[in-house]
This record gives sequence, C-alpha cells and structure tokens, in this order.
Amino acid sequence: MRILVLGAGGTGGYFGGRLAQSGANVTFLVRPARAAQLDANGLQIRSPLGDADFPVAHVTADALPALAQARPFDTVLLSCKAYDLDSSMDAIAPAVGGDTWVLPILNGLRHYAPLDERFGARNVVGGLCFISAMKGADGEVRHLGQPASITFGERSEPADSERTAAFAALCSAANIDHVRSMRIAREQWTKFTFLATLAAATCTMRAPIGHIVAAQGGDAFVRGLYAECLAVAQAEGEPIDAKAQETALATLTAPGSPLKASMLRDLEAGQPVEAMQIVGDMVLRARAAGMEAPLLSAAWVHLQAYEAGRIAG
Ligand SMILES: NC(=O)C1=CN([C@@H]2O[C@H](COP(=O)(O)OP(=O)(O)OC[C@H]3O[C@@H](n4cnc5c(N)ncnc54)[C@H](OP(=O)(O)O)[C@@H]3O)[C@@H](O)[C@H]2O)C=CC1
Ligand SMILES: CC(C)(CO)C(=O)C(=O)O
Repeated sequence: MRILVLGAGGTGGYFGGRLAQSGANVTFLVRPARAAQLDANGLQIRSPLGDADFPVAHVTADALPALAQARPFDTVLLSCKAYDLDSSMDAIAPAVGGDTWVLPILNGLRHYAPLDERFGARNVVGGLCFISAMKGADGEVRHLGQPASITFGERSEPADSERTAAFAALCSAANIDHVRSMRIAREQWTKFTFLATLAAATCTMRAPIGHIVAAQGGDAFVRGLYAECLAVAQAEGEPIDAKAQETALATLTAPGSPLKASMLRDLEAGQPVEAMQIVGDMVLRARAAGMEAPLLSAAWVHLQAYEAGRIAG
C-alpha cells in the first residue's frame, strides 16, 4: 500500500512516522519549510513509546502531480488542522485517483462534507485518533504521553472492506494501537462528545482537567458540558452507550489529571484554534435540535472572542 501523509505535524508526523519506521511505503506531503526541516534532520519522534530519528520520503505540492502519475497512491492520511482543509484538499488532489482512499484523522465531523464533495463519499473513510502530540520548535514530533491510537472504518456498507483490513495490518506491523471499526459513526460520536467537553472545559478555564475539577463547581461544570454533548449525540441518532459515558467521565473528572485538549495547547501558543469544528459545531447541532446548550454556548463565545483578539493582534 502506497501512502501519502499530508502534514508532518503532531498527528501525521507520529502515525505516518511510525508506519514509515516499520517499513511501510510512506511519503509525506509537506510545505517547503517543513521539507527543509526534514531534509536537514529527517523525521524526529520523541515519545515515551520510543524515540526515533530517520530519513523519510517527502514531496511538496508542486512535485506531487509527477510523482503520483508515475506511481499512484492507494491511501492519503489527512492530518491537517481544520482551518487548513481547503488548501490541503487542493494539495492532495493530484494524488487522489479513482482507487485512492482518503483517511482523515482530524477532530470533529465537519470536514466530511467538503471531502465527500471533492473526492466522492466512497473514497473517504471515517477516521480519528487519540494522542497528545505536537510539533516542537525544531520540528521534532513530540508525543506527550499515552495513548497513541488510530481508529478507522468504512462509513457505508460493506463495513468489512479489504482496504481497511490492509491498513490495519500495516498498523499492526508498526505496533500502532488501532481499531478497525465496523461502526465508525459510533466511534466518531464517542470521541466528538468527549473532545467537545474537554476542549470547552479546558479552553474556557485555561486549565487542565485536574485544576478544573479541584475548583468548587468544577466537577459539575464538566459534567454539565458532557451532558449537553450527550443530548446532541442522542438527537443526532448516535446515543453514547453507558459504558462509553462512564469511561469518558472518569477521564474528564479525574482528580489531578494534567489532561488538556490540543485546542488549549494551540490557544496558549497564540495559534488559530479549531473552535468552529469542535465546540461551535456542537452548539450549532444543539440549536438545530431545539436545545439551548448554555455551557457549550458560553465556551463557544469565549473561543470566538479569542479568535477575534488574535486576528486583531
Ligand atoms: N495534536 C494532537 O494531540 C491531536 C490532534 N488531533 C487533530 O488532528 C488534526 C491535526 O492536528 P495536529 O497534527 O496537531 O496539527 P499540526 O499543526 O501539528 O500538523 C498539521 C500539519 O499539517 C500541515 N499542513 C497544513 N496545510 C498543509 C498543506 N496545504 N500542505 C501541506 N501540509 C499542510 C502543517 O504544515 P506546516 O508545518 O507547514 O504548517 C502541519 O505540519 C487536527 O484536527 C487536530 O484537532 C486529534 C487528536 C490529538
Ligand atoms: C482528546 C484528545 C486529547 C485525544 O487525542 C484530542 O483529540 C485532542 O486533544 O485534540
């Protein structure tokens, strides 16, 4: 399987890197500054699961058409931020032939409509990942701690496809924790409700979970956010089962937990945030279902105000 990985940042650099390290046929599609870093230092992974430094195949958008024509890609692992989706779709387009499938691991759900429209729904598989990772100052991919898993699955029948089976085999060979789901919508909603709560709580309070739940009213605040997200999932026809709720709440209310959403790391760095993709989308879905979702709405206002301030400078 010939794999193109768009982006060699936190998630793409980690999962694409582990695949490449195991000998899979991986090429990173990167912008010129990242290409220069990869030329100079190779891909550098810093992880509790093992550091690695090695050269990786990479290409910039201008050179991709010739490369893809010479030998088509089977799979595109899409790991951009949501606000880079349009430029990323333009960049990967020359590599997406009729038999190529795209596996996005972005957070949220809003990217599926534009991807389907551009590449055809049959060519877009459902995906997500659980990891805390970022690109460090020198271009190193920093995996900040457990877990590091990827979940993927067909969004329409047949769920048990050869392409996802082949990708699962590559993940196994690379020792990547993975779930090849036969019900990807359920996995997506389980993650989306968890993440929207985590992002709304930690960004609003500018604090990790442990600090929030130690505050008076903090535990109730997090539980209230999660309840609003659960109501949206229910309204969307993807209710979160009791066991998944229990697991999510144990993480979201764990005393002393250093957990933050990656959105908070971006916010602390003064970077753009995927506010619309995650908290905003949950609020809009709540309103479309006739619900108020006051806690999510407040978090969404906060994130929009942050964005406005960032743009104003
Ligand atoms: N980081 C995390 O811990 C987690 C992130 N996620 C989700 O995964 C997605 C990706 O996040 P993350 O990996 O952190 O993001 P990063 O910003 O670390 O990496 C994204 C990469 O995409 C590259 N990119 C963007 N546009 C283009 C383009 N047009 N051509 C080539 N490369 C491009 C960027 O390149 P450049 O370096 O040139 O800017 C960047 O390196 C997000 O939706 C995020 O919410 C999900 C779970 C955890
Ligand atoms: C919830 C988490 C940490 C899981 O990977 C995540 O997706 C994020 O912070 O963006």
